[in-house]
Amino acid sequence: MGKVKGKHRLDKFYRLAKEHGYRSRASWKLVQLDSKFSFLRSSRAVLDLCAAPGGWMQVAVQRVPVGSLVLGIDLVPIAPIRGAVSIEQDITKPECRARVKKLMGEHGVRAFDLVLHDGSPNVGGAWAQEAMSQNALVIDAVKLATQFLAPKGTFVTKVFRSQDYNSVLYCLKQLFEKVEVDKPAASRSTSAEIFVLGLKYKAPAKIDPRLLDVKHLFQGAIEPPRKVVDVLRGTKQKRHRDGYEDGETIFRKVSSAADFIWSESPLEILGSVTSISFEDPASLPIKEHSLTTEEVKHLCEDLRVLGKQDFKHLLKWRMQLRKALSPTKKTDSSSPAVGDKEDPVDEDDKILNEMEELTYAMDRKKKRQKKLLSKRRAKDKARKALGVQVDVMEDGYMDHELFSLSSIKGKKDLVAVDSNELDEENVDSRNSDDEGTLKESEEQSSSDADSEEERKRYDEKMEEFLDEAYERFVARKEGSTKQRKRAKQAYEKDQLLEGSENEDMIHYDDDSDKADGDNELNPLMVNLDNGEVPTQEEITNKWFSQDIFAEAVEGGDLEKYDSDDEMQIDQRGKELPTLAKVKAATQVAASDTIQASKKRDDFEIVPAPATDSSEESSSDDSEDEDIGTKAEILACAKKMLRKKQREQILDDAYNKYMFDDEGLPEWFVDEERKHRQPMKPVTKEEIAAMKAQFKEIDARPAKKVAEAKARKKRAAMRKLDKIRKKANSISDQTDISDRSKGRMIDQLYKKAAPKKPQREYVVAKKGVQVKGGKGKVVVDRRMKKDARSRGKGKPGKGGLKKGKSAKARAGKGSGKGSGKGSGKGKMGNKAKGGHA
Ligand SMILES: C[S@@+](CC[C@H](N)C(=O)[O-])C[C@H]1O[C@@H](n2cnc3c(N)ncnc32)[C@H](O)[C@@H]1O
Repeated sequence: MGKVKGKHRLDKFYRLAKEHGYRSRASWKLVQLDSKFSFLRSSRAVLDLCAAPGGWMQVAVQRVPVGSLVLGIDLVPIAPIRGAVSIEQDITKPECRARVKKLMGEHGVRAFDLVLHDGSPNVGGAWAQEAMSQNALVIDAVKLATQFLAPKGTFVTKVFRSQDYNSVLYCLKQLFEKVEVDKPAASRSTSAEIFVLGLKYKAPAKIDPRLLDVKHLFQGAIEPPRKVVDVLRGTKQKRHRDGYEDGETIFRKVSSAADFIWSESPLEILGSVTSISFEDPASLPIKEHSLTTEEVKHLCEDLRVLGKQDFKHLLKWRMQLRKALSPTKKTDSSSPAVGDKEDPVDEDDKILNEMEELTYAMDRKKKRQKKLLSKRRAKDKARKALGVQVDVMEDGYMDHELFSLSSIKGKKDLVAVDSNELDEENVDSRNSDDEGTLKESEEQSSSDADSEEERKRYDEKMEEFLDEAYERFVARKEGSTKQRKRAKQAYEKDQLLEGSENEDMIHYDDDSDKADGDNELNPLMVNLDNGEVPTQEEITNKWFSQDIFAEAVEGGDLEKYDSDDEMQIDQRGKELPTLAKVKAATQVAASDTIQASKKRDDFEIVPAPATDSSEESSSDDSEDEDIGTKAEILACAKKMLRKKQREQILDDAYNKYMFDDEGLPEWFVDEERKHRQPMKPVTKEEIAAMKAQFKEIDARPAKKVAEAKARKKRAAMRKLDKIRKKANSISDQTDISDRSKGRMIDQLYKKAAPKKPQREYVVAKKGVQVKGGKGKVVVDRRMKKDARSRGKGKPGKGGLKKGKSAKARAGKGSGKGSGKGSGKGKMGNKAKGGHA
């Protein structure tokens, strides 16, 4: 790398290049271009024009397939690079072409898949002159490319954004199927360079020589009518890092600085010219003015690549200059622009202020929305990582009112819901909180993508919530013993407090009515009580008038219930609820209905989310029960894994309880039930141990699991990286053939691949429990013998197999003589070999 001074030393890419051992910071430009367009990995022959000191060659060697040719050419010598060839040549000269051809023959290359060009002519002088010779050099590179590039090949070149830029583009578009323009991040924004890629070379049989003739190509054509671009308010004005847009012409249109400063329509000038010049005499005082900084001059050079901020900067500069120069200008009669208007400076101020306000408000709004969204995402992520279920009721994801029919007070609301008015109102009210300098429609469109995503998420949450709510509803409908008990307690309590509560309820109703202030009834709600509270008897009768009871009575089911007995026991010793109890339960249910009808004028069919602690405790209880049963089953199953215990359990299962005897005397059944319960095959301790195991599993935080997984992944990546490096170093070696390189790399990757668990075959022995385990396969003796006899029956097989079966026979013999155990053990091993 040459000498680097001043601020360039602090440059990120300069430092990165040093760190990675690249010879120039330009290497990063190729790295970034290749990352975007991936042209190196498929190139088996690369020609790098103007390659010194060799940064691009280094990158190419790293990224092309092993054994590819990378040939670098430059006016100055290039220090040798492993895996690349370099020559000293002028790419504009015909000798260069001959040298390249010769080298291609030596390396057995018929054409290059990729031609790179990062040339900068070593000419000093005016910028325009430099830009022109740069682009002329590009055309020389294109010429070479047309001679050496394979069909469908790629050409990458550096171009200066100047008046010839579009001519270069035009030329490349004739030769390539697709032309892409890019300015990689490593290319300084202050630099006029830009990179153009010609993709899929058309390889035409004949090329019009004028296309590659610089004089002809750069001489220009007829200027088409220019359109005025609204640089501030029209379409989004971005910095054109990709160069001029399609359809923009190469022609320059220059306005004098004086015209721009004193014009009544500065925006029109900015939108219609390509540069502002200071060369004419009227502009000289402007050029020399202290307000005209180097930056301003630089901006004025090429307006087509400026962004909104740059235009704002120019407008500010114009305004300040007008202020500074206006007394002199006013006296100047040759300027028609100033005197006409009463206060043009004020007018500009207004435009600028308005513009500023607009931009700030827009930025603020965008930032706020982004922040909100990222906050929500972070929260979701954290919850997911901790394994906590996302509570849709939080964070405003869920509006409680949304599912409440009572929020619809009247027909008006219903109509509003129907026509989505409610939604719009919500949006409007939310929007009205935000600063209102911008029109809502504009904001809406800018954040469309975000809101779309949000809506999707909202829908998903809603779905989840509805599923949960439905499950809760089903659980509640089915009811548990505990719930019934609670209902009974509530009923008893209610009986006691009936009188006083009734009064309270009436007050409550009054209040709510007042609060609503709307006597119109919700059209979705039907008042079932007609203003009258039904009596207990009425409700009981209503309940028993349901079809299901009629059927039961018809089928004689209700005869089972004896009103005199406190408790009935069925033939299997199970408790039967008495009719009195059924009625009591029904009354409890009925009292619940009364409660509901008392508490409200109307009732909602939509179940309210379970939030009270009693309900939570009930779900906890049922969960406990579940865990208890699960623990018992698993403890039992664990025991059954052992043969002896399994047989014991199975034997124990044949007992008197399995016969379901009929006609036993009542006292006997009662005694049996009280004093003779079937014994469980597992002890309390075993169940407790299983429960403890569950708890331990539950306590394991999801985060830890995720961390462990990430650790594993990181380790695998590190391993892969190491192998990749090793493979690279193998491929860099010049003294090994490509084939053996390939084999070595293959072996490297094979070694690194996760190993399959090895199988071990174990012979099952009669009456002896064989310990299975990870990777162990239990085979039976018959199978082993069959395998061995199959081996015997094939005499032509390899000696190794023969030897093995002989050994197996020997093992059997010795087993007979010297002890059963050892003989069998050996056989087991042989079977393993034979099987494998
Ligand atoms: C910016 S440097 C190239 C840097 C290179 N891509 C790298 O990554 O190291 C431009 C090179 O173009 C070379 N050059 C300029 N005109 C040339 C020509 N006519 N023939 C060959 N090389 C030329 C210069 O000698 C200079 O080394």
